[in-house]
Amino acid sequence: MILTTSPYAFLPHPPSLLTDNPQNRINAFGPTPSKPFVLGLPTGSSPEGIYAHLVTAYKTHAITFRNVVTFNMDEYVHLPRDHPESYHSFMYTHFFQHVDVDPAHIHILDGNAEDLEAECLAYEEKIRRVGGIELFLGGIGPDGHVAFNEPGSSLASRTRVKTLAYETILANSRFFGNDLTKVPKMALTVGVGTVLDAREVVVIITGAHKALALQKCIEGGVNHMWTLSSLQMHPHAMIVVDEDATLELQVKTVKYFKSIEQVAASEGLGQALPSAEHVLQKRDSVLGKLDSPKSPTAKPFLAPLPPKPELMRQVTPDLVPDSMHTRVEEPPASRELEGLETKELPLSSMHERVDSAQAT
Ligand SMILES: N[C@@H]1[C@@H](O)[C@H](O)[C@@H](COP(=O)(O)O)O[C@@H]1O
Repeated sequence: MILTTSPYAFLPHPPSLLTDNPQNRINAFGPTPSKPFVLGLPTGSSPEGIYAHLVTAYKTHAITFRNVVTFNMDEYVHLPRDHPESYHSFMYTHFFQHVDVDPAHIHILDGNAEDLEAECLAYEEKIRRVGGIELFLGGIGPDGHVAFNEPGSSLASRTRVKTLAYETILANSRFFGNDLTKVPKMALTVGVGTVLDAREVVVIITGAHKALALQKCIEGGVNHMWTLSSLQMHPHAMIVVDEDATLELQVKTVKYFKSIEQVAASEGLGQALPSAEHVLQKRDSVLGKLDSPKSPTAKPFLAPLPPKPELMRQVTPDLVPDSMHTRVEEPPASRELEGLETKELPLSSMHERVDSAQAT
């Protein structure tokens, strides 16, 4: 099932919808050396299928990564880069070594940098200089963290050093022989704000162990204790889930998302979300038409108002009958009133009036 903040959703959603997503986006974007496609990437078991698909697509010449620039979400602190569980190793094993991405285009935070803070600041700057991230793929932890933005992270956070929550250490201990002491306790991670800045975000959530996180993020409010909930503020986000991940959702929520997929399909809205790039192009074209003086849409929405008639403050003498002149000059009625008004009535005090009223 697909939960989306975009007005489009889809059914049926073949497994290929998710895996095709980055491929279609990159190909439709048509990246060039001067305008590369900037892709944000996650690690974890959730995106493994996507990487396998992209590798196959590359090997069958369905895609090239020559003009793709990548930024990974996170990396452990003080885990050697060549450790099999470092995110550097993960990315090379599952993806980079199989495709034609230029090593100079690959960005992964260095958890062994001498100055970790400087490393994080530089990372943000590199993203900014390349024009921002087009598509951020992501997964979540069972505590609802996106990248390593643990519960309590500022929703405006940027790339920084983060101490891992116990739940995350526990969840990731499976990669370290279930030995909690071997799991790094800190990581470098892009911030929630960094993720939200991407023009499009696609997150994969599978398994019953993430059902509570999904429920909090979808049915709860935007909350820093469930940092994925920040996606509610993103105009172009999609969450792809399996049946198990929906276990904590209300039946009506699941039905609603399924129904919008059905309606979208029956209305022929296609099989894929329009890309953020497509939306921007559309917006530019609409704005261009509005601004163009030749365009029919440039016509004012309402016809211009006719010029206001001058207010006639004085009666035109020629049009006023003689009798009226007389009235205007010496209105008899007002004279009578004048008499009444000038006729002084004795002013009795309030007390006197009250007394006389009581006496009667
Ligand atoms: N820091 C990463 C996250 O970026 C990732 O989303 C999560 C999910 O992992 P998995 O897909 O294996 O559940 O793992 C780690 O915690």
